Amino acid sequence: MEAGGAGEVDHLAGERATAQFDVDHMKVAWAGSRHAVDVADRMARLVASDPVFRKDNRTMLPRKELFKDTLRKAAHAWKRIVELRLTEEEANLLRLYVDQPGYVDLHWGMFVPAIKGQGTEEQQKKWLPLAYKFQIIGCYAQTELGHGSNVQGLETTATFDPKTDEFVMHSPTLTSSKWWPGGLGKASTHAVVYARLITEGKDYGIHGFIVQLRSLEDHSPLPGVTLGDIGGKFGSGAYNSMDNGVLRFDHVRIPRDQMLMRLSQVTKEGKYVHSNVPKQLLYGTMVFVRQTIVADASKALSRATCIAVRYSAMRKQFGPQTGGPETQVLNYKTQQSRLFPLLASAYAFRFVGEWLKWLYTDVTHKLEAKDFSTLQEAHACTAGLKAVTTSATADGIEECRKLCGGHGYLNSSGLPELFATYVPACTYEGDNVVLLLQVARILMKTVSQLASGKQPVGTMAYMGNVQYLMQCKCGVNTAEDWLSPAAIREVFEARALRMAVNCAQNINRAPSQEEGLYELSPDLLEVAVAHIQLIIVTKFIEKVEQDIPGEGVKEQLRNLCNVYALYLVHKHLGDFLSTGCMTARQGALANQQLGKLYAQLRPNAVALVDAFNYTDHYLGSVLGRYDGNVYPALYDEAWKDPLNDSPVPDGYREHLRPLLKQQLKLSRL
Ligand SMILES: CCCCCCCCCCCCCCC/C=C/C(=O)SCCNC(=O)CCNC(=O)[C@H](O)C(C)(C)COP(=O)(O)OP(=O)(O)OC[C@H]1O[C@@H](n2cnc3c(N)ncnc32)[C@H](O)[C@@H]1OP(=O)(O)O
Ligand SMILES: Cc1cc2nc3c(=O)[nH]c(=O)nc-3n(C[C@H](O)[C@H](O)[C@H](O)COP(=O)(O)OP(=O)(O)OC[C@H]3O[C@@H](n4cnc5c(N)ncnc54)[C@H](O)[C@@H]3O)c2cc1C
Repeated sequence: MEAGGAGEVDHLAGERATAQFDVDHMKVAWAGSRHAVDVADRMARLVASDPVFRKDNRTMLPRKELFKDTLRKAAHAWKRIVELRLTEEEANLLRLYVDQPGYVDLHWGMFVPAIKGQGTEEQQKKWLPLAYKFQIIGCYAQTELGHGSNVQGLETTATFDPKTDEFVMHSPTLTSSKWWPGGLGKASTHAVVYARLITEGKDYGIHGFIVQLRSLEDHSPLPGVTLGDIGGKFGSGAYNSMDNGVLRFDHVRIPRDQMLMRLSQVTKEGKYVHSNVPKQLLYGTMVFVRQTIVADASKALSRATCIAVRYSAMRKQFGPQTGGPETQVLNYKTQQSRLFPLLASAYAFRFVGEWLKWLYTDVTHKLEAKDFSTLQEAHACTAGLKAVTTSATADGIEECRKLCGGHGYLNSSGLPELFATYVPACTYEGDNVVLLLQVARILMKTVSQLASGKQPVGTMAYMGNVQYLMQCKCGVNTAEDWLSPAAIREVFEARALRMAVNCAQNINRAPSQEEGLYELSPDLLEVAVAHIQLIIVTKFIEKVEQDIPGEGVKEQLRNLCNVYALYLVHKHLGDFLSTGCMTARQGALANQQLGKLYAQLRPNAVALVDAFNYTDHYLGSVLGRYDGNVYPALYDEAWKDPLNDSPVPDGYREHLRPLLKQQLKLSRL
């Protein structure tokens, strides 16, 4: 846990003393409210103090033991949730701090939302209470061996048989095997299965069905159902705690009322009826989860930066030419220029995640009132933000590992496992490239409608300012001018719009729209990234403009916001220059200002990661310990490796001894 207990020494106390802001209030700004800080703190401590939830040995467990450990933790967590009568908010946080991917994530994160979003009221009444009490365990079975990104290309069939009032679920080919769903391999009793609905001889495309897979008596697969785990995955520990599964159906029958019928129905006679709603609502569960993944990105990146900042503050290498103590590696400007943008990104993703949650809730209310006007905005924002934040977070975790030097490569640093667990977020819930191309298509459509005078709305409203943004000139003359939110906003808007318009013009020159979209898809990706980065920067600026209590808190957030924006200017300078949004000199001034901001951030760095309020248990890193007492912890940790169980290793007699004896004989010749 944190320092302050009897006998504990805070090796980072000097760092904490230089902070120029109220850390306690920063915790509130980060978590969203005082209440959020308190609940999270209580749940984190509850988990950290419970021996069942220990995870320091996780990367050393063989797969079977790891999976059993996950089952044990999930069951224990549920027991605690019931015993302590935890609220939904508390229960979610408790699961978060248990910090071990498992079937429960898919049960609560996708199975339940799919039924809520696509089931009729009657279906919800029947299935949700069972799911809420864990009388059934569910997963989300969409992806197949042959198709993941292309949902419309799925092959599993659900053919209606009016004679028995049932659907017949079938996997007609090997490639139609469901492949990847988490929780499917070993734990789930039920799944929401996506399959092609066929009735009266006609294929009506993809629909969702609730299908029982395993017996509720002995957990064995039901007749006609083939089930298994798809095998070990990248890294030690990490996502291997999850039973991602394979599923095949051999003409499995389910009652008609297990088709999720909120959006469309099949009557007893086999007639297909589609409600008057957009068919994309079928993708609603993915939109919901993409939104939660953005919030998770800030958690993962803040963990990595917390480890790297604390370790960089205690680690020393080299010293002044004149002698004297060695330098903390955090004082090296190169370390700062690699690490501080990641710290700023963690804050940026936190606030854009908060905004996205608001947007999602707002859109959901509108959908309930049959207003579908914001569906496209919700799709573009969730898809784009999911793609940009997960890619930056995965790269950022790996950068933090390198920032910790050799020790970052040890499992005990926590960083290899964090990376291995996190990196599939770039793929699941929509491959990031596929999602960015969706955003780009919407941007191209918006550009093409500008000429007709149609005013873009929401996060695309800036595109309506086309006359100005296509020709404006950045007014920055000094490095300090880059501290103006208006200046920053304008260059990001101009860059995004000009890239979109240029790309749209190039597409129009292609023989066909389709060919243009295909040929220019690498450019389209960059257009989408520029637009999404504008959203993140804008939402950070808007956050800083709010009333934020606590001494120095607003100033620190403003500093982080500027670091985030100017780092992006520096990184994507080519975009800003080639679109004529700014000059090379202004680019150099931005970089100059960035250096000054890093210097201002330096004395606050440790306190800024303390504000995440993570326990040592959740961080799971000897390098990121709150007290900074890293070396004894690293040393002790090494001895826990099973390889150190005996001084002479297994295999010595068979493989080392004969070799050494042979060398001895040879040397005697
Ligand atoms: C309480 C919780 C506690 C527990 C905590 C846990 C929290 C969360 C836990 C979860 C952790 C995560 C664990 C990992 C689990 C992973 C699960 C998965 O991976 S599930 C499978 C995910 N699969 C995908 O994401 C597939 C990606 N592919 C697609 O989404 C689609 O195929 C496509 C969008 C790429 C293309 O779709 P298609 O129908 O072919 O459409 P078009 O491209 O032609 O577009 C037509 C039209 O529709 C619009 N559109 C597309 N998608 C949407 C959407 N989602 N919403 C609204 N509109 C959409 C598109 O813009 C086009 O519009 P148009 O106006 O016609 O141009
Ligand atoms: C850890 C993990 C957990 C998962 N959990 C679940 C789950 O619970 N339930 C579930 O149903 N699924 C799950 N999935 C599956 C996941 O949703 C898919 O893997 C994902 O949607 C990507 O699809 P794919 O594997 O078909 O990739 P592909 O689409 O085959 O991608 C391969 C490559 O092709 C590129 N590509 C594909 N299409 C295009 C295009 N149109 N233009 C340009 N490039 C393209 C991609 O960018 C990528 O580089 C999980 C996956 C992982 C890794």
